Amino acid sequence: MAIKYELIKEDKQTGARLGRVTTPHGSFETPVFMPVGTLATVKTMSPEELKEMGANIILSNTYHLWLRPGEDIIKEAGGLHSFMNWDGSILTDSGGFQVFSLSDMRDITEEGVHFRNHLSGEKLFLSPEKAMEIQNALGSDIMMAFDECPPYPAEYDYMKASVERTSRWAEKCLRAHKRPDEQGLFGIVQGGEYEDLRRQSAKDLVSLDLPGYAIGGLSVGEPKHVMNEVLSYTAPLLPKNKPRYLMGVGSPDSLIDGVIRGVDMFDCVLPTRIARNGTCMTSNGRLVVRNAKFARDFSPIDEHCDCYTCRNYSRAYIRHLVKTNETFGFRLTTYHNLYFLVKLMGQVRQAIKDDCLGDFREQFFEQYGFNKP
Ligand SMILES: CNc1nc2cc3c(=O)[nH]c(N)nc3c(CC[C@H]3O[C@@H](OC)[C@H](OC)[C@@H]3OC)c2[nH]1
Repeated sequence: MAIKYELIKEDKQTGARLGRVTTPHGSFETPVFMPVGTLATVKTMSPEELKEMGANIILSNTYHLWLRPGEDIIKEAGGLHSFMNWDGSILTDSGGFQVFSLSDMRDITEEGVHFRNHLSGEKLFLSPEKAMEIQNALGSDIMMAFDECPPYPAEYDYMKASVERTSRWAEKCLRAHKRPDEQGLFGIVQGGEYEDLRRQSAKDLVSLDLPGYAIGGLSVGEPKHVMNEVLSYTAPLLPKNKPRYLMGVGSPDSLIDGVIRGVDMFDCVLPTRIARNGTCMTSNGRLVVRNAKFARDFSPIDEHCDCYTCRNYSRAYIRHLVKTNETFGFRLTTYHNLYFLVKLMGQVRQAIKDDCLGDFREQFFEQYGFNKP
């Protein structure tokens, strides 16, 4: 089997788990935050820097790479690992989400989705089979099933029909799976905020006995308490001996609250996206380094951080680079933000080992300012 999950420890007070996932390109401890590299690069970071900060698995995106440069070119390069010179693990999304989030004109049929290329306007068609063909060409270690991620909120009847179709699409993906020994196919549980539909979706996908499962349809604009409620009853429906991946979630509080409810893997563009407008995550909350008050502040972004950025550069210098739109400034903020989340998950894993995750959450939320009314 391409993907192995080892459950190392279950937290006594919460639903959190300590685990290890192994793929053909190495292994990583969970809970884990996975940097997003949509277009075959984690924007402004080199593979060496990603390894240095402790990232062992990164993400890329089927929809975007299908459009540019085209999966045939990447296949000719020997797959995504050699194309982008990354020898760690790679997870690719199936493209469904981007079709719904990027393309205005789209028509969903039983066979797949007809839509327009968001760059050229040309008509395109993406199906479960095509999504598997593209991910097969990319050679990712973990592939996501082709699903529909309905908008939030969605009517019950629409969501029910969508969940049932997503389950049928998952079966089509499994039938179209060419290399199960080298690539692991994860199903994606949908169902919105309807508990019976979440249960139905999980039941359908678990019956396919896939190597891992994602919880989709969240982080799409719903309030955080809705996400936490859905997670509380959905994560336990998934097999204990397989990884659980919450898609598109990455603010520090959401990561910790997802872990507490039993989630093992997370991805989000937040740290890299806010870095590119000069916003940094620090242990005392967010810091907008372009703010004038930092013009003569020669302290590091975060005094508690030991990353390359915080050991070598000041807020004043990074502010200057960001204000003058110097690329190096965005490399420094990106490195720090990714390091911050990768390190946070290391602290969460340690707290699970030490049976003090609840206390860690309290202390982290207090210091970061999440408890402020
Ligand atoms: C932000 N909130 C959010 N909720 C999401 C829910 C879903 C979902 O239900 N199904 C699918 N298939 N994808 C989802 C995604 C996209 C994640 C990808 O989108 C890309 O980030 C934007 C990245 O591609 C490298 C990532 O790869 C896994 C979500 N993103």
